[in-house]
Amino acid sequence: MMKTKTTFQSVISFGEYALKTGDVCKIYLGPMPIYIVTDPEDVSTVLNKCLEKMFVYKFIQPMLGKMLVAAEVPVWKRTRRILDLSFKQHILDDYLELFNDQSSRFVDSLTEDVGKGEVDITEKIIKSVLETSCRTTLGVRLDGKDLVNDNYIVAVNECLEVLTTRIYRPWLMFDFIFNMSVYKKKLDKALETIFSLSEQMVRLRKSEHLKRLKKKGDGNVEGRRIQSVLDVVLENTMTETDSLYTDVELRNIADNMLLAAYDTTIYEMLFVIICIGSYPDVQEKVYQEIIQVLGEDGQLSKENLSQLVYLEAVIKEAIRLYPIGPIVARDTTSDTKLRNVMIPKGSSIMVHVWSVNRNTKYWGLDAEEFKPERWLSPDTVPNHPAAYASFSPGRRGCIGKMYALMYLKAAMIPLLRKYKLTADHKKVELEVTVMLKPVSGHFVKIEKRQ
Ligand code: HEM
Repeated sequence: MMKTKTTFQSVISFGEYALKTGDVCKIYLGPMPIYIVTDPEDVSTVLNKCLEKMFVYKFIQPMLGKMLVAAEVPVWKRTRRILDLSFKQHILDDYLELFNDQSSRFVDSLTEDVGKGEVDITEKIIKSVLETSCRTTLGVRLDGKDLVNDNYIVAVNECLEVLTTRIYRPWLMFDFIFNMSVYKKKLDKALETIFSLSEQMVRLRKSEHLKRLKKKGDGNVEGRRIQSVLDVVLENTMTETDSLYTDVELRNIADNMLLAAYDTTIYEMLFVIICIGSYPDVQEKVYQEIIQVLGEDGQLSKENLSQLVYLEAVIKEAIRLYPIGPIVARDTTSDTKLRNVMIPKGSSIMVHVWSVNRNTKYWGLDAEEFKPERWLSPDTVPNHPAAYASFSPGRRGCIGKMYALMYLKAAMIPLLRKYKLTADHKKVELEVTVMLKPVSGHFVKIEKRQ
């Protein structure tokens, strides 16, 4: 097992305790009781019936607004219906070329790290994933603009840290105390940086959308192009004279999409790399599969996507053991009957994703082990769909699951074809700042494959 940091350990211990008792358990956040759920049957009930997010999500509203991740149910339903249009398979298929291209460029960027011993590749992953996410979610090319060094990433991390601080220091949950604290100043400064990017991007997409509408009105037929999430939203909500959303709402949607796409993919990519580097036999099997399906230089396409069965198993297994959202949380708006207990209206429930994914009743006694082979037969994966909770298996679950799996496959192909990776998952420390992240990305050795 990877080494862990203190906050992480305390978060994980609730789930471990619930797993031991075999049922729902109750903890207290200050004076507030919170129910912890780890059985897939209960997970399914909670994530499909309790759609209202737990009250702590409101602390992210200054950054993400009230449109999607931290929205109340009626607004979320409307936004989600529109966003679902952006994740249709044909739109995702159009991203493949971009994913392949970005992945090759990522591999090229590693040249200077080859044969240098243990290196930290996090920053290079961040750059590559962020560039891709800006293109696919906002339709914007960064064209050399370096968001990593432009403090954008730092600003996002500061917002997430302030959110975590408010959860761990219950007195800061009260707005009147928080507003007087240094955290409020820190948050406001970070928000300025974040909004300046998304406002600029929304302005650009809107003006291009209006130009396209005008051209269409003039009878000019447009050629095929990659459609970003924001493009699809604009297409379905904005005419030359009318718009369903205000600029601030569009900015909120852009901020939700960008954060949900890049901050998850970056770290899951790092976890996949660490897992592959820690198990040489697994790495060799993935390499052989890539060569068998794609040869020495073939690229991922919608035709061969489903043939990389072992690579997909490796990615899913890494995401099972290291779910970027180790907890998702809901509030009940009516009494909610779980298998053995009635949760009263007005309660908070945490689905302990980390522990659901390690529930030995469903995953077997080797649940803690990294074993991609388990995904290769229906007999060795749980038959309950909510036993794999990394993407939040319910109505407010991840809209980008297929996107993420495609991207991670595309990223691993040129990387493993060119290089041999060595890592040690036991050396990696984890932390939870809302999301589960490695404290550092060191410990990856890159060598040229002979
Ligand atoms: C391996 C990578 C990913 C993992 C493990 C993951 C996991 C999750 C989880 C657990 C949630 C639920 C959060 C909650 O209930 O609080 C979620 C929501 C969401 N994810 Fe992902 N995600 C990943 C990648 C992506 C990508 C690449 C995109 C977009 C391109 C994306 C877009 C979203 C959106 C928009 C939501 C909010 C959905 C809603 O509120 O209806 N995710 N994701």
